[in-house]
Order: sequence, then structure tokens, then C-alpha cells
Amino acid sequence: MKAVRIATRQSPLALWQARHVASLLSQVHPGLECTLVEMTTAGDRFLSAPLSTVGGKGLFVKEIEQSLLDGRADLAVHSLKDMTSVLPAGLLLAAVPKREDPRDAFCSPAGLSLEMLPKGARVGTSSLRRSCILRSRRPDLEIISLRGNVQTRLARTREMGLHGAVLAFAGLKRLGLETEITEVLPTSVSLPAVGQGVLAIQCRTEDSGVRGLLAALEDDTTRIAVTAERAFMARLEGGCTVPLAGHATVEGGTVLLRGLVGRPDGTKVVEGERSGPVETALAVGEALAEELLSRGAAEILRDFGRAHPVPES
Ligand SMILES: NCc1[nH]cc(CCC(=O)O)c1CC(=O)O
Repeated sequence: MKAVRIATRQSPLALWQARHVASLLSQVHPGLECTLVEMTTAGDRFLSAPLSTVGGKGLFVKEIEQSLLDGRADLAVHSLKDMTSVLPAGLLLAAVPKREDPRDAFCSPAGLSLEMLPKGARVGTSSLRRSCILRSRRPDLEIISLRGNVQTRLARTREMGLHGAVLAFAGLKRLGLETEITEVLPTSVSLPAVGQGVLAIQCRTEDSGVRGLLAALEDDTTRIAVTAERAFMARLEGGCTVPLAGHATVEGGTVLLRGLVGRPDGTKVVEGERSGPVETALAVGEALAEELLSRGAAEILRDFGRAHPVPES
């Protein structure tokens, strides 16, 4: 193959990620020509529209996936965090490059850390997971809905005079906005979303030419971690309607997965961890999901599942 068309959203972060993959591909396949096919998704339109009942994960990926199925593009770059656990027939998660820092970051215009926040402080996020985790630790905090791309959210945080906002470290770093971070939140404080910090490169299952090119970008450790995380999410489906966190690390042939399901207001959180040989990553994810379901997550899903169709971020 001499050329590939890469489908991407048009947000600054999505464009950075698509260009990054283009640059990785040209490094490992000198002479390969990469062009971007820029698209607007329902998720992008939704960001500027009033909150409606449209919703869920997949909002940012559906049109892009369709462009692959239609043959308008050869591969697509997504944030894995934005992808549903089931991919459309005919498409494949062909490669996951090495993960960027998966942690959440607190950005406070006043330079405050989470600990320093005064009682009743106003913190921006539109993620159910982040709201739940923040409220479970600090029930006094007022969570302010914050939508839009990374730069918009930072600007709104200042304009609205919020004490701070929680965003993904990976997105801030890719955009050169680390200087906005006042505190990187340890995973023990804010357990990341499934797939956070990971780029997902997707192509048609039957396209062996593109699959061959993408194989060089695959990172085995990242694949093991996301296999466990996504198996956990798949069993609990509704990662977009119920606060859900899942984060796996790999060390010396063992994968360790930590997971959390909670009520949106943080009044209940069910958490746990499981580990096993890396070959059993899928089973580790499923087993942790079963355990959390039996310890109270089933009730949370029953009470809140699909009732609050807000995209996770
Ligand atoms: N939901 C939007 C989104 N999807 C992926 C990232 C960050 C990059 C990543 O996790 O790889 C973000 C921004 C954020 O949550 O602050």
C-alpha cells in the first residue's frame, strides 16, 4: 500500500491524535502517504446543542465508523474511552499504541488542589464517573456541568469562576496544556475511565493491507490492559449511563484490574480489584464485573442504568 486515508473528528484533540498516528505510520513505513478525512459527528453537534435525550458512548464514533464501512476512509483514530464495548460488524480494533498517562487532572485557575477546596466549592465536569468520585470523597462539592472540547472546558471554568475542573491528563498533555494542571490525581483518588489515555486505531476486518500496516503500532502491554478493562465494561454495559471506572496495569506477566461502579451522586460506590496471568485478561475483567454486580452494582444499574443518557467523558 502506498497511501491511507485516516478518518478523524475535527476537534483539536482528535486532529492531534490522527496526525500523531499518521506520523507514527510514516516513521515505520517510510514513503507511505497519509491523508486525513475530517468529519463532524453527532457528538460534536450535540456539544453545542442543548442537552437532549440523544446520548451515550458511540456518539463520537458512529459516523466515523460508517466512513470506514462505506470505503471513504481506510482507518480511523479514536479515543478508546469514547468507544462502546461492541464494535460494528466488519470493523476491528486493529491496533492500540502505547498508552499515554491514564490519570485525571485537576485544573484550578486559582491554583487549588482538591484537598484545598473550600466547603461547597464548584467543580466542573460532565462525566458521571468524575462527579460520582468527587462527590463520594467530598459530598459538599457542587458539580457544574461542563461540556465541549478541552479548550472550551478550560475557558468555561475561568468564565464561570469555578474553583476547578477535572479533565484527562492525556488530552491536556497532547494539546500542550499541562501548565493548566494544578494536581494530577492518583488512580487511587480518581480511578480512570476504561480506555483513558489509549488511542484506538480501527479498520475494516477484511482489509489485510491496512491491518498489516497497523500491526507495527500495536503495544502488547496496552492491549492486555484494555482487554481486561473493556471486558469489565462489557459485562456492566452502560458505561455511559452509570458512573463506571476501570483501570488495569500490567507487571511481570500479571494484569491487575481495579474497577468501580457508583451512584451518580456518589452516595454509593462499589469497588474492587482482581488480578491474573496476562493471558487471562478477559476473564479477569469479567470476574471483577460479576463480583461488583453481586456486591451492589446490580442494584445501581437497575436504578440508574439508561435513565441518564449523558455521554461519558
Ligand atoms: N470524552 C472526551 C475525551 N475522550 C478522550 C479524552 C482524553 C484523551 C484520552 O483519554 O485518551 C477526552 C477529554 C477528557 O476526558 O478530558
